[in-house]
Amino acid sequence: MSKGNKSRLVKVVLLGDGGVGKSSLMNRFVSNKFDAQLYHTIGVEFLNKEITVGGTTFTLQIWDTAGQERFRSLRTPFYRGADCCLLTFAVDDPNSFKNLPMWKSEFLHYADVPDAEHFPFVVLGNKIDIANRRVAKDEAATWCATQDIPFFETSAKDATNVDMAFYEAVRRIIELEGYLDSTRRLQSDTVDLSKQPRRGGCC
Ligand SMILES: Nc1nc2c(ncn2[C@@H]2O[C@H](COP(=O)(O)OP(=O)(O)OP(=O)(O)O)[C@@H](O)[C@H]2O)c(=O)[nH]1
Repeated sequence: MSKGNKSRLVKVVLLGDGGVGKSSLMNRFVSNKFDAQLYHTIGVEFLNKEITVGGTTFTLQIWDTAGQERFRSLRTPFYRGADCCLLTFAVDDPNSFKNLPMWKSEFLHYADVPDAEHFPFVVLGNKIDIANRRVAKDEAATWCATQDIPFFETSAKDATNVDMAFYEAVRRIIELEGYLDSTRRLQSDTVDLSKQPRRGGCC
């Protein structure tokens, strides 16, 4: 995360199977628009949006990646430097849900983050406006709980929970920063007893 005078730039990467609605979620969040006839993304695209969380202004740089397998080598170089990753599936597509662990691993492998255990992810179960959903909310929520990842059911089509999910991404980034700060403070406060001058004893 880079710190500027006016706003802080944070990089958010959207991952998930082809067709789950990543581009649509980004367009809904950034431009408040929905297109029912979107083409598959080729490679990656990004858009910026400024938001304020906890009195701080953030510029979210949202990277929308191509979910289709054949674009893997085009998307993975863009994972580096990410501050948060949004793992996306569609509630009418069980395979896209089953693939979440694969997406998480792929991200961690190529992003090369310093602390994989605490890296902020958010899961989005998209297309909840569709009547015949095939992934139960409980099932997805349970997996997310085991991973300690916040979960939102969204619809890019009717805008349900889309803002909430992106704001949560920023909150998770802030949380991680606080955790890392306190860990660093703890480490610098730790006294190395082996290097302390000896006290007492005989002259
Ligand atoms: N009903 C419904 N359709 C959606 C929703 N979000 C996206 N779609 C539709 O699903 C299709 C795929 O959406 P995209 O946003 O292109 O999906 P993507 O994940 O970016 O796909 P790739 O670029 O192939 O990775 C499009 O026809 C969208 O209009 C949603 O919330 N509800």
